[in-house]
Amino acid sequence: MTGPGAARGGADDADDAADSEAGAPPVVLKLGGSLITEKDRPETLDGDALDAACDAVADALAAGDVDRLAVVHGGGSFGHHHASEHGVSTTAGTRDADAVAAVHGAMKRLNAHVLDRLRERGVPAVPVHPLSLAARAAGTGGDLDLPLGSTATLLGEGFVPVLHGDGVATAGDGVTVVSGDELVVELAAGLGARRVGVCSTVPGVLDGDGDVIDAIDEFEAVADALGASDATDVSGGMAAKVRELLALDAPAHVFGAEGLAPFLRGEDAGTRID
Ligand SMILES: Nc1ncnc2c1ncn2[C@@H]1O[C@H](COP(=O)(O)OP(=O)(O)OP(=O)(O)O)[C@@H](O)[C@H]1O
Ligand SMILES: C=C(C)CCOP(=O)(O)O
Repeated sequence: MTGPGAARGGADDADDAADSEAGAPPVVLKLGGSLITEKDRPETLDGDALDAACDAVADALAAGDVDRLAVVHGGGSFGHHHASEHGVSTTAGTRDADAVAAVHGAMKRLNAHVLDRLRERGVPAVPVHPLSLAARAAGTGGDLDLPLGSTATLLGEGFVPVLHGDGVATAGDGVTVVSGDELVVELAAGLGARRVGVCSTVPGVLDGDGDVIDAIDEFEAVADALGASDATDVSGGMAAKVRELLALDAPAHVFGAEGLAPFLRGEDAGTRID
């Protein structure tokens, strides 16, 4: 596979861009920070896991199993470590520009690793940085505004946009954290995603006995089994993930590394949430 420029010369007027956006519904995939980094060691990649995930993505695109794909990755030991050090979370903001630079800088470093490894495999991956695009309304859990024009147009032009958890301008609070899970929900709803996949270190959402729950359609039924993350995590771990995915129209799956290739082939993997 080569870059998208081989297929199209690039849109140079608004009609072209609009045509490009009106394509097949994309698949939205989150690569969890706990999968692609060593979450307990600051700014440490799990290179083998990232390679395996990038192989699966490249293979699925090359085989035509997935036509349009938007990728989001989490923070792992890059974003969460700095956010926690500066006391910033999805609800606690900062007005310290150095803190914002630390969190955003770490996420851009992780994003660069993800992009490099995807592009090495022929995936036309390009960055979309939420801090430059998004805003959160005032109040705890304030609505997230994520303009999707750039992502939709990139998809239409044959690219694979790669977003990431990041800092986000927040009315009345400075800058808070936007999690990759929130971005997945915004992308899936705004782009009319076909399917949503969340790939993490666990094989699915686990019940009280540690077994994978096949399907979840209401939060209360599984609330007791859902904890936060094992590692430093400022955005709520598995409980927040399930809550957000339940709000989607598109079917979502939560799975581990072994579920990624089947998910991308269109099969069920891990826990189905709808
Ligand atoms: N019932 C549960 N089933 C599965 N995982 C659970 C459950 N309760 C808590 N967890 C925790 O949730 C973690 C997955 O959420 P986490 O947010 O850490 O993953 P991630 O999305 O890969 O990371 P990041 O937020 O850095 O992107 C698991 O590693 C596990 O520790
Ligand atoms: C901590 C930061 C900046 C990113 C949070 O994104 P997540 O890992 O998807 O929860």
